[in-house]
Amino acid sequence: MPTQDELKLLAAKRALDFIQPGMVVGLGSGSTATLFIKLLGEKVQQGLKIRGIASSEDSAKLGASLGIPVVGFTEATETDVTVDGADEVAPGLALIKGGGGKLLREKIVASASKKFIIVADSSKVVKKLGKFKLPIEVIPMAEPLVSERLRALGYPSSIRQAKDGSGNYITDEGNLILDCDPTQIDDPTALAAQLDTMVGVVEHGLFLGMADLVLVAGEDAITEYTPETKF
Ligand SMILES: O=C(CO)[C@H](O)[C@H](O)COP(=O)(O)O
Repeated sequence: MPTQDELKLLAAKRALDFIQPGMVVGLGSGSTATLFIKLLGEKVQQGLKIRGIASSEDSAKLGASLGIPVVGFTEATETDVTVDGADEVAPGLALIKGGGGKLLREKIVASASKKFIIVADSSKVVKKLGKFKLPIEVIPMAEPLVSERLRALGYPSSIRQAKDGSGNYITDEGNLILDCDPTQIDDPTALAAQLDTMVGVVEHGLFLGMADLVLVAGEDAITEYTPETKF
């Protein structure tokens, strides 16, 4: 039986099929997107001409180290294809992202993509979002206010800690992440609307109506999920 990492690699490999010479490619973040960037870097070293727009400092560094010309939105106003990972994928291709803390730039890059492709192993597919805690990026001085507002809505949250034990996790933009536990998200659109209007919230990890295609690697095959796919 393939391991989760092997499945992630299979999905990342399949995403290469969507890359054509001359494209601007959005570079996602997280372990599955990292596998894709490494595979893309190999192709660039073999002569493929593309440019990348990165969704995090980590992905920008990795891409550049592999010879991918990494540009910003001044040089290219959109990506032809963006390939990124996800923490949960639900019907309609509603996503939770931000497990790696990069959700703000990921959403910016996704919003400027002609085609937004998610690569994932089958453990990410769910019928309803919410088992994975929803990451919410907040301005540090507003954190106590946002935490209290979330609590009043019945959604407890905690400030994400850095893996190296150095204290609070700090995003690429210098903000905090609240990992919020709504338990089960019955109405992602309504929750997103509440969060969108909460002052102090910079962005949240609900990516709704953004993904065009999800490549899900399972034991036997890679399945292509579109917004119309029945789960
Ligand atoms: O949203 C993300 C980072 O902010 C990642 O894409 C998401 O957490 C999935 O990561 P992985 O591929 O490591 O499972």
